Amino acid sequence: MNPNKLALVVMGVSGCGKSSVAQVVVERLGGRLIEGDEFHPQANIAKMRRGEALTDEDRAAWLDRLASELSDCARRGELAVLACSALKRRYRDRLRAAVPALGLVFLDLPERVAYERVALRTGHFMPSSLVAAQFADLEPPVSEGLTLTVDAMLPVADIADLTLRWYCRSGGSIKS
Ligand SMILES: Nc1ncnc2c1ncn2[C@@H]1O[C@H](COP(=O)(O)OP(=O)(O)OP(=O)(O)O)[C@@H](O)[C@H]1O
Ligand SMILES: O=C(O)[C@H](O)[C@@H](O)[C@H](O)[C@H](O)CO
Repeated sequence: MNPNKLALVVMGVSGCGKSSVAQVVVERLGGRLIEGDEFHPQANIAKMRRGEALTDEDRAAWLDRLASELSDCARRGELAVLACSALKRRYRDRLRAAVPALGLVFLDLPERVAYERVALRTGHFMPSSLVAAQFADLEPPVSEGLTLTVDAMLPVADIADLTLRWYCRSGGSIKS
């Protein structure tokens, strides 16, 4: 395993751009894109679709699955870029426990804009009525190591640029 290869989590509330940013980061850095939403148990998806917010209990098995995906990548020496809300400190601690080093990219977005983005998005299970609950649960990653906070109103390409520069400074490496 390459111990200098950090795993990354692109985190924040629904609509902040996690999937969009993580995809561009993987295109530019290489590694494996892990789309957190694909690992939710069906019961969680059904619950969100009904407009009910997930609880700590609902998220526990999901976080275990994501932690296992991260550790599989780390074992293979492969960079993992995970798009995951990771709203609370204890959720991030669960993910951190799975790998030797985990960088957090926190996409910081005002609630009004998150609401608008989710309301405008089509073909997704997440209703805009749940955005307020996302902000109620959000514990921004202050005083946590290896964290980059980015203004999520910037264009996706600019957020990816900032992420790549920070990743290199933090000991990662760009694919050749
Ligand atoms: N930086 C950005 N500027 C403008 N629009 C953006 C930006 N990032 C994402 N969007 C748009 O906002 C919507 C939500 O983006 P995306 O699905 O990437 O967010 P997400 O955080 O992964 O959301 P969720 O957690 O609900 O899946 C999409 O319509 C996307 O095109
Ligand atoms: O922790 C959570 O409440 C969930 O992960 C949500 O964030 C959704 O999965 C996502 O935002 C919708 O795509």
